Amino acid sequence: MPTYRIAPSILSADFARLGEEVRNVVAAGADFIHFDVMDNHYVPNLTIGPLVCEAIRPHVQVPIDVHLMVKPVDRIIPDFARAGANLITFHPEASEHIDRSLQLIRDNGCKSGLVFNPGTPLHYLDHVMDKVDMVLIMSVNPGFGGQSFIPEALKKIAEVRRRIDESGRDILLEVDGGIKVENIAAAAAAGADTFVAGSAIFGKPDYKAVIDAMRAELAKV
Ligand SMILES: O=C(CO)[C@H](O)[C@H](O)COP(=O)(O)O
Repeated sequence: MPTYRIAPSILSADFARLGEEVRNVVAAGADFIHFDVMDNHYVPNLTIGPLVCEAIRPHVQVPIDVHLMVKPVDRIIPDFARAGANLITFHPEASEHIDRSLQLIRDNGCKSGLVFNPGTPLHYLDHVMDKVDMVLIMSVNPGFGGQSFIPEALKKIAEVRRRIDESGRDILLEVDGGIKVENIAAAAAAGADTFVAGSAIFGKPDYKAVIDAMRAELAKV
């Protein structure tokens, strides 16, 4: 069985109690904290920046997985690295120079990755597989939590799994958007190994019950 990771998205957490929320979700079994950065430019919503990443950093030992939904990309990367991010992903069409942005993330001591919206073609992976530690497939259009999973994403996950296996490299394949207990197994069967879930976890009173139920579904794949 692959190593599966659950990455709760704090987009759906109670921001008035964020420290407690991230501690609780890690105690409930989260492997990563997924940190959604939206700029009201690349996506039509505005969320959180390096200051909040720095604030939650002492509360959790697990990696903080920063998903940049921002344009431009490069100038915010060092700030997130300093704020304690472990993994930084960005949307290739939001970067002027994809190879440079990936290298910049690594030069700042973080793992790097590319994110693909439902309508973004995978050719952006061509020629940069050796600079990618994660590929994130969006199964909703970015900008908001609580949307429904777009089934077409499964085909894309399968294609990325094929490319990762062909590369022979250790690259995480994350899926984000509308992931729930009911569909996590389908995403895993398609080839995903890392699962972002916001509303499915933070929207429920018992985080551990949801994460345990997700792991039980993954164990059947
Ligand atoms: O990146 C995102 C939206 O742009 C969120 O991470 C994602 O949508 C998670 O929320 P949910 O699990 O509620 O769909």
